[in-house]
Amino acid sequence: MRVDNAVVIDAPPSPFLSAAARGMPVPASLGTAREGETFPHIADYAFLSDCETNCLIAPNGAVEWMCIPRPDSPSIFTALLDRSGGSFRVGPYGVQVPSARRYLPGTLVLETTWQTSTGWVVVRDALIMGPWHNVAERSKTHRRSPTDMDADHVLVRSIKCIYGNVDIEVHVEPIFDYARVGPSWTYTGSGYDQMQAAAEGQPTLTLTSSLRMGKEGRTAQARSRMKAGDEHFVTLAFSELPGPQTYTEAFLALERTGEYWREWLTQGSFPDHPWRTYLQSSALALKGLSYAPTGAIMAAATTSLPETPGGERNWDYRYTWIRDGTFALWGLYTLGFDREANDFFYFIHDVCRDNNNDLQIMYGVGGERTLEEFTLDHLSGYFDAKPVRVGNGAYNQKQHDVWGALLDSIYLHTRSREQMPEELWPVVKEQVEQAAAHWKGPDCGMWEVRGEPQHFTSSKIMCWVALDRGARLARLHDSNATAEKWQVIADEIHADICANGVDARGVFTQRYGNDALDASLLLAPLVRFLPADDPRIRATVLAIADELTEDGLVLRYRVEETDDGLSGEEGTFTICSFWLVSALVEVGELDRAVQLCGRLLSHASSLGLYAEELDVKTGRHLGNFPQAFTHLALINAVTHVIRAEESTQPIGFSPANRQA
Ligand SMILES: OC[C@H]1O[C@H](O[C@H]2O[C@H](CO)[C@@H](O)[C@H](O)[C@H]2O)[C@H](O)[C@@H](O)[C@@H]1O
Repeated sequence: MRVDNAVVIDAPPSPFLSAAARGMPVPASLGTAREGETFPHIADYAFLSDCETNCLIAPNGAVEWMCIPRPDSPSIFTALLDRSGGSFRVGPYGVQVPSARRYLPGTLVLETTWQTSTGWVVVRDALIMGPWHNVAERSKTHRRSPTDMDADHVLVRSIKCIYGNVDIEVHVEPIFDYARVGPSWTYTGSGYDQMQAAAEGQPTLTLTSSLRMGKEGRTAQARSRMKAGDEHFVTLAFSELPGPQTYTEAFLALERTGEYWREWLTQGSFPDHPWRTYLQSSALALKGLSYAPTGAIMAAATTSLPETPGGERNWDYRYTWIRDGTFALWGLYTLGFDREANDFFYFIHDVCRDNNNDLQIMYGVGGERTLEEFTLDHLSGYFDAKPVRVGNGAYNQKQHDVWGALLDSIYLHTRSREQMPEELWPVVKEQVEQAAAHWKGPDCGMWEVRGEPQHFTSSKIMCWVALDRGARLARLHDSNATAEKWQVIADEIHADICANGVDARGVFTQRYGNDALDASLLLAPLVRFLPADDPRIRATVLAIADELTEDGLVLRYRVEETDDGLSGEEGTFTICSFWLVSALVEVGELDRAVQLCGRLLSHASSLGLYAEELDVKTGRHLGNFPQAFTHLALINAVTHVIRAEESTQPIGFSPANRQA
């Protein structure tokens, strides 16, 4: 069956306009910011990354979120979470809404085109990449092997007037430490072309421009009338590397960065299909969420973008979860990217080696184990959603799916390369034994509930995955006695789940002894717990599709049926909706899967990005952004649909069904 974009996908709403500007009422539940100010929609932010630092840029050209030197460091631009939190705008004076915005194809280089009443101007932005620069002295942060290209630690913004005259403005207001410490600006030379922002104990920022810059309080500003053909640049460097000093250097750095991303994307393989660009945007988002120095992969670039408008479900996702990271590898593998896996596995190897194989569910991107959670009460929060949290209290939770997620990922890696790095064998052994030792106990589940631990069915399924994949890996490792031992336990877990995790109508339930539904059970067919034609799998997928949805989109669980320790509603979880697409394909409901997939793709931001949740009433994205979970599930769902259309042989989410 051929899928026509124009037929299946509803036209997305105009990407640049706020709800009010689109003539839609701004939902009262979103509240209002200070008089006259408002926040952009979450999905209207652009995401830039150099695989070490990232930032979000609002449609009006303002960088409103940026943390340096690491993505989980305190922010220097925080307007995303408080309109007075500081930002860095480049754009025409007096015009806030651009004519068009896109990534240069195949890249994370942003191009924004502006029309004013007198002319047109084009701005290009990127966190630039350059040749590996720690040549004389080894890097202090990089633990993975040096690559050809590396982050330059510079945000480059080029400006070109292409028609008429345009008054351009640059406004740079960094406020260090999550908007708590204002900078002082000083010129570095005798001219107006370079200034530094500094404050005690904070990183130094170097602003360089072909425009004449002035200091006004804690901001650096420039304004100039550009005429057709004029070119300017502004760079913000945040390491000792100076960055481009001229327009030509800035231009070349942007070209080189575009080249880097296109070269990376070329390593993958993408089907010739109308949905190809969604796959490519998702691959770029996942790569942009990786942290090259250690191989970690972040769950999202932000903290505390709310899951409920104005609510308390606000979390810091700038960390690496074993579950999110290994699932992300599944997504990248599906598209033929496998190099990222090595780095992530060596990250896991490092954290296991350094901590006696005691695997936590999440870490800082540098492998930090303690992620103490606290609130930043001086920030208003996005549309007043308080509290703003940093750190994440889930770091020391017991979540029993972690071993299965890791083992499945290692198995996938091993199968695709026909070998497993020998150093990983002790990690495999220890993590399989952990699953064997703990599968009978209660845990917090993959949704990290903050209520009492429960016997979550999906956690036990993932323990089965750990033992099953462990046994397969042991066979590949010629450790046959170990394989047999683990297979016996896998069979025992399987039988226990089938006896206790299924309700009277044959549907897998959220937890033992309770009939609540849970979207995590969509993983059952995807990890090959049972074949897709098993009646219990079909019944579970259809029950979730019909009963755990709001207007067709999937909830993680019903908050009133689940003690998650929190109050308030939450939006539909987009990873779960994409899982449903894959699961529908598995159970043979291709038309339904195609329809849902097309609808979900129609919700992509204009730049192809997704947050964690969708509010079905408003179509707004909710939660942290861009979120790896959503993008990896999109890749799996779209690939499921395309392969099912092309053949009658749907692929599995995991490789277990693709054995030799
Ligand atoms: O629902 C409460 C929990 O919400 C967050 O967890 C969610 O995000 C994680 C990162 O993507 C993901 O691994 C998890 O499955 C999701 O439920 C938050 O991180 C938790 O602290 C919070 O308890």
